[in-house]
Amino acid sequence: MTEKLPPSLSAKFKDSFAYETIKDRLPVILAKTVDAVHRLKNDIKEQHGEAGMEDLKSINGKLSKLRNEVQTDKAIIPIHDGRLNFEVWNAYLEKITCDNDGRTPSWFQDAWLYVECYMYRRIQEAVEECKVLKTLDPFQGQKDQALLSSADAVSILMEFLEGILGNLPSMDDSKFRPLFDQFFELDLWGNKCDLSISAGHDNFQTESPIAMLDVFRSFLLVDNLNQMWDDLHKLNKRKDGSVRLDIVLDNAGFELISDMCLAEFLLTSKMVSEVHFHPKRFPWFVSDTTKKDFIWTLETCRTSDNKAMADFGQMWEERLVDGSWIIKEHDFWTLPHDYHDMETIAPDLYADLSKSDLILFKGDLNYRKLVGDRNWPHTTPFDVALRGFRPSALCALRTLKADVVVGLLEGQDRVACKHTARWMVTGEFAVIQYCEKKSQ
Ligand SMILES: O=P(O)(O)OC[C@H]1O[C@](O)(CO)[C@@H](O)[C@@H]1O
Ligand SMILES: [Mn+2]
Repeated sequence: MTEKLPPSLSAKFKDSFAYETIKDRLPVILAKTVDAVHRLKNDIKEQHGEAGMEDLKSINGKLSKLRNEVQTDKAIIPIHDGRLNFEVWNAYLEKITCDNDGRTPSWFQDAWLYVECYMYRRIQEAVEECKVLKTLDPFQGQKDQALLSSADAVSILMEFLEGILGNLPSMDDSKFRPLFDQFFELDLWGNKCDLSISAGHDNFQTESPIAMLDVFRSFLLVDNLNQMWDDLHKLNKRKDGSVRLDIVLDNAGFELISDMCLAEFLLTSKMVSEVHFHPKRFPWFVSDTTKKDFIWTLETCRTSDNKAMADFGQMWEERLVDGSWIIKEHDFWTLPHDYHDMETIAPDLYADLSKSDLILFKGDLNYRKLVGDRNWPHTTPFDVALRGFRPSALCALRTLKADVVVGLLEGQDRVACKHTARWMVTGEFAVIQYCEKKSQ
């Protein structure tokens, strides 16, 4: 018997955020990307000469064509760069065509999650097909700027962490627990800062992140920190020092720094013994972290004039060498599949994540993929929406930027809606949703 599931979010629903995104936000992102690439003209000419200029023209031509395809609801076409799992993408396209009784999917008619992921794959295709600009990241400038512009918030957070670090290993639970909550909350609210929600407009962390926590707390719709604390605490006592944390990263800039600070906090306090970070294999949803962004962030910290930033930059580079931090790339994170499909599409990744003690999923897109980007009733239990995806204990730290949410109490949505009708998409509201490890 096939499972009866709610429909996928899609731009075919005209009053949805999917419609607004495909109609307005994606074309703006594409236009801004063309602009950003164009502004690299002089540097590219200097570095690569005429071949670079040819590539630049070719990228921008392809992005402009793509923009037109989005705006005119063209049919989705296969990926032909011969790289980066192009055959998986094309098989996915065929499968949807088949599910549609032979109708090729298009931007406004089919699943939002699929077509939006596909747009970033097409941007990458334009880059892959270059002769000399194959490694260009069209969002690099925006991401780097996002970190530099949030320098004040970054230094406040790092100075705060540096100030308590020495006391952490011997701190008793009554003092430690409030800090545990604070570092998780800081990491959660770091997710307000992505560049695609603002269609590439600045969205940097400029306030003191610690001072903001009290204000933000009333916008937390689900807070499962207690359960997570209990489980991690038990594990920590039981496992004699060996506890693995995985962080499925989201955005570079302030959010990545808040991920790194949380990782440091948990390592120094010996709640965990190793942290595996999962960045994206290629530029994704404008602000998502690639391995290159991760390394650049550490280097930028290490060479900063701010003492705390420089100290942590150096310490974290050493963590990559001693293995307490591990960066793991996997193609699955830049495929269009939701996480219910991971076990079939990427069994190696699923098996690896099963060795983790706790997996943190950062941000909105990860949440959409966890719950399959479907129009679930808001009171659907989180574990029901996961549809069996449970490689280990997992926790979503997500500010709401898309019109899907589960796990709410009856009536919570109505209260939030009174605050703002757009409560699901502004990034003001958030959830910390935890699901324990499946018993064997
Ligand atoms: O960086 P995040 O938190 O995953 O957000 C990504 C953004 O892209 C979207 O997934 C779609 O545009 C939104 O839901 C969200 O605004
Ligand atoms: Mn993102």
